[in-house]
Amino acid sequence: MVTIINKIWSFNSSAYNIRIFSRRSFRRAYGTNIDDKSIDISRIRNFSIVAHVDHGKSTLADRLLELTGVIKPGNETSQVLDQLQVERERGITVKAVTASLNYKYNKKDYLLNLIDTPGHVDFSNEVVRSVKACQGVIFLVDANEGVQAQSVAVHSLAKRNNLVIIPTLNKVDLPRADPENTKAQLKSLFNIAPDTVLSISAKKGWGVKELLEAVITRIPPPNVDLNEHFRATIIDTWHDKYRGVLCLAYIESGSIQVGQTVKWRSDLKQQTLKYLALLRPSEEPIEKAVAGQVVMVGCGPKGGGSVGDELLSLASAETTKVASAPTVKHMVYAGIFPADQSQHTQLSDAIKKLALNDSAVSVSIDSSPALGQGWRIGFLGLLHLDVFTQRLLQEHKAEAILTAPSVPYKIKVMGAKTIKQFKGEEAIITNPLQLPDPNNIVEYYEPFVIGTIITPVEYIGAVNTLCVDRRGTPRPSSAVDEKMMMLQYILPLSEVVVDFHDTLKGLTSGFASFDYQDYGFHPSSLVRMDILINGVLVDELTTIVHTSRLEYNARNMTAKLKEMIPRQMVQVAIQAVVSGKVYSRETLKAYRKDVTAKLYGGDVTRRKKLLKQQADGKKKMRSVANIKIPRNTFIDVLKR
Ligand SMILES: Nc1nc2c(ncn2[C@@H]2O[C@H](COP(=O)(O)OP(=O)(O)OP(=O)(O)O)[C@@H](O)[C@H]2O)c(=O)[nH]1
Repeated sequence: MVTIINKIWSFNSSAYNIRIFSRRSFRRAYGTNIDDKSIDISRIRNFSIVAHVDHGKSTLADRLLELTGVIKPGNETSQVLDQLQVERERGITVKAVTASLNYKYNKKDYLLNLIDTPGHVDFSNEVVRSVKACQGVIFLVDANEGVQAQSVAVHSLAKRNNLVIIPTLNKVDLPRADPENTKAQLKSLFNIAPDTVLSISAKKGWGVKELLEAVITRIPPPNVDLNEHFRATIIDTWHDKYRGVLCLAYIESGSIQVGQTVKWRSDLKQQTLKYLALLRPSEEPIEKAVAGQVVMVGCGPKGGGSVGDELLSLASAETTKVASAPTVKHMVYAGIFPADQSQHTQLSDAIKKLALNDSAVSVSIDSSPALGQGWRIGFLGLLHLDVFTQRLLQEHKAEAILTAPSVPYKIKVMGAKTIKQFKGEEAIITNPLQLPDPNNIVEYYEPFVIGTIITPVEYIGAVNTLCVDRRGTPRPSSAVDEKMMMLQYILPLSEVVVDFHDTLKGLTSGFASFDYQDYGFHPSSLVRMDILINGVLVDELTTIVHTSRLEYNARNMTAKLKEMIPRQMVQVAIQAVVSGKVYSRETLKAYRKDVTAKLYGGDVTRRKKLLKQQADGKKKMRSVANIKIPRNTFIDVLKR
């Protein structure tokens, strides 16, 4: 089984090929002495590159690696930091990756920790985590496309975290690039002074040296204290076959050495620090690290570590356990089931390992009469879901069946104590099957988002129609420049997650960009819609529907089921029902499929083979009221 870590290792040097980093070479790396606690923090810079998707972050990272001698120049398209197969295939960054770079400026050695972050909204938690270890960001904007929806989001993230922002225009080599207009956009939207904006071509390497020097001169060193007790925050984790959990840690105070006993903040468990390395981005073992650095740490095969947890020195005064789980709000949930129940253990193992590397997912046990034992997984969005399943297959060789995604809802219940699964008055429902009797529900709440759309002015009408159709409420809009508008809508998440982005792109010939941020749960008129097959309730097909969509969804669902369920020996009635009232009904006429019809003569073995195939096929069916329904129906029917 190829694990994720094998992927990382194929790049991060080999587990068997660790070069012991001597004190001398450490000194050479820093130009300082490691023993005197005087590693010059004033010469450390932790920074990240943030931008809208495809504005050139990974390409710029490559140029920075070249400039600092990590890779050889000349390969314009290497994208060294995009290590995962899925990243290379899709051309997107999914994981934030770190590279510690050395650079000489004004005859002094600097240690620059670069964190390459994903651009897509579904991976924004990776961006949020990376900026926690940074003091500044390179805010990259494509001079050809101008400011896009996600530029707005990452800029406000950097502002919220009080980071120094280095505004930078990229792709100025393109003939249609319009740096002056893009600078004017930056001024009007973010009040960025045009004379502070740098211009580069990451592809050609133009202006990259000046940018790297701006990182040194404009971004402050980390504000940390070497003399305090050791404390480090975990910003990423992954699994190594031989060395257990490895973590990327930002040292907030003090210093740490290999062999030192440390404790985890989450459970106060004591462990010995076994691995300590710089990621350049290939691993370079070191003996000691100090406050301000971003390093890889590991406590051996039985070692712990999860994102958001803290590693502390024993002397630290912390004696209380603290939950380490970072608050991630999941936007969509889907069931994941093994293609065959015999693969349950393998899939379980793969999900565990992948979830360690992708801390944004939430995993809980799920089961379904049709699909067997499986998991309900929370994701940040549909691309995240897609990438997760692709990584399961590519990195863990685990094939999974995925149910249609749904968003979480909140309900307020009456007599909570009498309903088994409810502890309090309010509950988050991640699976429609968790809904109690509607008579017990006092109020339904639906998750909403604030959607930001940047679109050419000629498409405003079409965008507005789309948003209103998706139950959106407009907020004040603002002009980006003469040709582009920034529109904002409050939208129900359920209307956004499935195909909003694609529809928007289609309507605007690909020119509009979209990003969203959480707007919390708000009361909504929702109902639970059940599907009955010959009068019997099919649990897996229960959905939560907005009342304005009820008639449409009921008709759509029954019509689709009629198409998907094979005709049977008896007539099949398919009904969509809400609180006992039938909203739509379809009837499937009786029919018997004779699989041996095409056979002439008496070839017994052939006839037996066909009947066996038919019987095997039936095993993959879920039987409801003696009606056989193919497993795929449960997945396909819920797709839009
Ligand atoms: N002409 C030109 N193309 C560039 C430049 N910088 C990046 N590109 C191209 O733009 C595309 C996107 O670049 P990436 O570096 O993958 O962008 P990214 O921001 O890392 O993308 P995500 O990881 O998906 O967010 C690639 O085809 C690059 O070759 C540039 O300065 N000039």
